[in-house]
Formats: sequence, structure tokens, C-alpha cells
Amino acid sequence: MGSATEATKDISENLLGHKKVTVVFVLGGPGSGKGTQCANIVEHYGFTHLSAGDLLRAEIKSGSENGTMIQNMIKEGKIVPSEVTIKLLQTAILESGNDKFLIDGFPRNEENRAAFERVTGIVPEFVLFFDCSEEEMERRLLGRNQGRVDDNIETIKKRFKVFVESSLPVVEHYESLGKVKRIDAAKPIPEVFEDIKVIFSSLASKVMKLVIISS
Ligand SMILES: Nc1ncnc2c1ncn2[C@@H]1O[C@H](COP(=O)(O)OP(=O)(O)O)[C@@H](O)[C@H]1O
Ligand SMILES: Nc1ccn([C@H]2C[C@H](O)[C@@H](COP(=O)(O)OP(=O)(O)O)O2)c(=O)n1
Ligand SMILES: [Mg+2]
Repeated sequence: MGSATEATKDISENLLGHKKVTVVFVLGGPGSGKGTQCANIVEHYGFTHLSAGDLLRAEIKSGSENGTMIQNMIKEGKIVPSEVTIKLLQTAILESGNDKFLIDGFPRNEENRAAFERVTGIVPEFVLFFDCSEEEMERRLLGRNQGRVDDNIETIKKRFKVFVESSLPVVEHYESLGKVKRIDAAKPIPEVFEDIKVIFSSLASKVMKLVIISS
């Protein structure tokens, strides 16, 4: 009974304007496989995938006034000011028509985390954390082949430093709240997804229970 009450609280208090949403933050180092597995989760569990990095890259392409600043920060492995990224995420959430989101690569620092919570009132259902060694992530990034300005060894080293100094403390914050579901992301892609399925299937049954209780 206790857990059903908690589930009701978590899900119903995630408000964005008048829209109730369920959010999972997908975090992990660069190259840990977040984008790859988000595509699998979308296909099986009906979430909308919002990659902060993809939204920022689309903003550069659109020729927006912030484009040059964003491009320079990405090339340097730095984290773009929260107000820019949060605005892109908020717009994407409101325009999606969905109520379940994987927010991939966000929040990447304490400023991202606190500002998102303050502006949107959204608290994540949980954090899916991709645990992978730097050696393996570096190998994957150098082989990613998507023409990204940050997939070069110089930027990769900077991104690893930012990840350890700024992003891991965010994971630790959610760890202290008992919200982190850690995945061994060093395994092959299908095996990582098997582990993820266990987590999302239990989320689906929790939501079903919620629907039954409240109807
Ligand atoms: N489990 C895995 N094993 C080997 N390669 C992977 C795995 N997951 C992803 N990759 C590959 O590694 C690269 C980075 O994956 P990606 O999903 O873009 O990571 P992220 O979004 O965390 O940076 C891609 O080329 C992808 O095909
Ligand atoms: N919350 C975020 C997410 C990404 N960015 C910028 C800085 C990041 O190094 C780049 C690329 O992020 P992205 O999530 O696409 O990178 P990976 O998929 O982890 O390799 O975008 C940001 O400034 N703030
Ligand atoms: Mg990615």
C-alpha cells in the first residue's frame, strides 16, 4: 500500500503548466550508450526521447542567435547555460503530445538540475545511470562516426573531466534520494537492453497499479 501511495505522489506531482508528466533522466559519461538505449526504450515502452545534446545541435543548425555560443561550448566540452537547454526541453515536452519522457544527457551539472526543478516543477521518476569505464567510452566515441565536433581526443578528454567534476555529483545527489538505477553499460548493446527492460517493465506495472487504484 505504501509504495502505491508513493507512486501516486511521484507521478501526479510532476507538473509542467497544466500537463502531468513522467520523466526519467538518462545519465552517464559521453559514449556510455545513452542515445543507443533510449531508441530501444522508445520502441518498447512508448516514451518520447529528448536528448539535450540533440536539441542543442538542432538549435545550432537552425541558425538561432545562440548558435555560435552553443557550438563553441560543445567544441570545448563545456556545459551550455541552463536557461538555453531548459527552454529547448520545455518546448519539446509541451509540443510532444506525450506524457512520458526520457531526458538524455540532462541534468549535467548542479545548475542544470536545480534550475530545471525550479522552472518546471518536474521531479524525475528515477535516474537511469550508465556505468562505463573511460577507456571503453573513449573507444566508442572515436568510432562513433557521426561527424560531431566533439568526437575528437582533445574534446573527449575535456568532457571526461567535466563529467567527473560536474555531472557525477548530480548522480550522487539522486543516489542520496534513492532514485538511481545503475546499469552496467560496458556489456554489449543487447545485454544492456535486457537489464534496462527489467527496470522499465516494473515501471509499467507500477503505473498500471496506479491506474487500477485510482479508477
Ligand atoms: N553497449 C555498447 N557496446 C558497444 N558499443 C556501443 C554500445 N552502446 C553504444 N555503442 C556505440 O558507442 C557509440 C556511442 O553511443 P551513444 O549511444 O551515442 O552514447 P552516448 O549517447 O551515451 O554518448 C555509438 O557509436 C554506439 O553505436
Ligand atoms: N545538459 C546538457 C547536455 C549537453 N550539452 C552539450 C555539452 C555536451 O558535451 C554536448 C553533447 O552532449 P550529448 O548528450 O549529445 O553527448 P553524448 O551523447 O553524451 O556524447 O552538448 C550541454 O551543454 N548541456
Ligand atoms: Mg548521446
